[in-house]
Amino acid sequence: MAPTLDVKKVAMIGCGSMGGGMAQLLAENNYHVCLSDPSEDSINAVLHAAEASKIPSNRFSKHTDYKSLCAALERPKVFFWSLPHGGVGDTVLEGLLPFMEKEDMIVDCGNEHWENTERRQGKCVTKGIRYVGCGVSGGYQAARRGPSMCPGADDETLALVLPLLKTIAARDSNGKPATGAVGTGGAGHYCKMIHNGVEHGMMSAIAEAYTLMRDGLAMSLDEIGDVFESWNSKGELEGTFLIWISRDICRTKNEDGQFVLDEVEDKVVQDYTGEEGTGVWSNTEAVERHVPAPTLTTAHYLRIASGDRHQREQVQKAFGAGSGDPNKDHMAVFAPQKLEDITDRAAFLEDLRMAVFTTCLAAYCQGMLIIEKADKDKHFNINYAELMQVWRAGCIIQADYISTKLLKPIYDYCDPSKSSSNPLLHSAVSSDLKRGLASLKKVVLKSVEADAVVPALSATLEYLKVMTSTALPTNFYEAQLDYFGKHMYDKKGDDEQGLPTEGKWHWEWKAA
Ligand SMILES: NC(=O)C1=CN([C@@H]2O[C@H](COP(=O)(O)OP(=O)(O)OC[C@H]3O[C@@H](n4cnc5c(N)ncnc54)[C@H](OP(=O)(O)O)[C@@H]3O)[C@@H](O)[C@H]2O)C=CC1
Ligand SMILES: O=C(CO)[C@H](O)[C@H](O)COP(=O)(O)O
Repeated sequence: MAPTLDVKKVAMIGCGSMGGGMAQLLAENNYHVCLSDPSEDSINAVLHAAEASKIPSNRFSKHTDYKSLCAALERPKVFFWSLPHGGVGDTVLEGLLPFMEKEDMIVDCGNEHWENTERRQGKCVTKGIRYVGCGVSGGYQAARRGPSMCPGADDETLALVLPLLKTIAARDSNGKPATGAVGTGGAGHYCKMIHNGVEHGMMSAIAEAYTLMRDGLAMSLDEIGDVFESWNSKGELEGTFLIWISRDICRTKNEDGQFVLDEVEDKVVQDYTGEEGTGVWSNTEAVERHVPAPTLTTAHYLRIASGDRHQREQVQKAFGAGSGDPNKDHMAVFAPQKLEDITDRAAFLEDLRMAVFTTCLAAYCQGMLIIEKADKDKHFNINYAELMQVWRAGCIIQADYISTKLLKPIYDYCDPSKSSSNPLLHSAVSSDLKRGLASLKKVVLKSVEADAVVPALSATLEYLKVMTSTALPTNFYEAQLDYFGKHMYDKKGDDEQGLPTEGKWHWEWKAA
């Protein structure tokens, strides 16, 4: 008989925003949760919130040291972690190991780097301890209500933990939990990392659309909120979580009746502290695995550039802020302007909707192509259909049309670990991208004229141009490389069937 994980008590180590929510969710599902956190205040905050939700207090216990925590658990001991990435996990593991036994299990729900996950899995396996790298998505609200859970481990461990994850995961419209056996080793954390990369591309596209409506079309926040609501309710952006929260953001007012959004400074700072790594890692992964992901990367660069506002102010001054007539002064500072010649606002908004959709879809495609490449390199043995299910509910990149109409059919019938399932080659995806291209081009053109900041939208336009072209300017680029570095080139018509290989030809452009 297959082993089962029959426990009624679990530990939550790290009781912050996510851990605190998941602890309550577990307790609500009849688990006793042993809470552990360096800060008693954090634990007490969970207990107060649980009391407000009428969760019986005897479903929790507080633990200040690992000995008492481990003594309180049944065998096998199950530890959920919701910790910052990096060294913290190593410290916690070192602290726990003396009290852990064969068959005990760690479910690491942080945004851990997949290589740390695999390193710890290697350490644990020698002691018979199971370590699941489980990406969790949906933010703290979903942690409380039901998040999307993306686990990676060996098959036996996944079979053991999935029933537990299924009880707390978000459910899609068919009642199916947003979790599944994603793959082996660090696959779960790898896919969660790429989820966050895709999230960056989608967030940037929507933020860029917001600025085009606000500054370019001089729309009010109420009007923009209505547009987001309509985008989310039908068509290609239907059921897109980030569009849905954008509607709320446009409508939310503070106690003085002012829009909260208008208080928010124009900078994304969280990548500066190093506390969040997924955005950086997903982009370094793309580059290291030779997968073009400009929608993700450009969105990330926008964050980085925005974060240091002081520098932007200085550069603005150096470029001549307030130095006069922008028509005469070639160093005039860019400033949001109204979009010119928009006679048919409804038609422009429709183009904008399609431009945002195209960018979100391109971000998804780029993310899937990174995962597919890593899967081949690292043998994650990813189950793509299960991964699609993980992203069907509860997560930040939930996008009903993209996942059910476009991607699910591909991954239900195709196993990319055996052959390529490049989504760009699938007719439903390519025809939607083609449909969106004309709108994207119009929006980017208008944005360039109006000095609107649209990095993710324009990077997506360039991506689609480049990916569909067989006449890139890289013949010239290659010639430059050969000129100064004797780096060799292929001649037009040389074999282009296989993987990129070094060229066979050199021209002595100038004798040494
Ligand atoms: N916030 C979000 O939307 C999401 C976050 N994540 C990931 O989930 C993880 C937790 O995030 P989040 O809840 O937002 O972060 P928080 O900072 O709110 O929570 C982290 C918790 O870990 C605790 N902690 C720190 N060091 C230790 C330690 N040595 N032993 C035990 N506990 C420790 C902190 O304690 P202390 O009380 O001292 O601060 C804190 O309570 C991160 O990896 C994050 O990237 C994943 C998805 C969404
Ligand atoms: O994991 C998450 C969502 O999925 C967390 O919200 C995370 O904090 C987002 O950070 P970033 O956008 O920098 O990846």
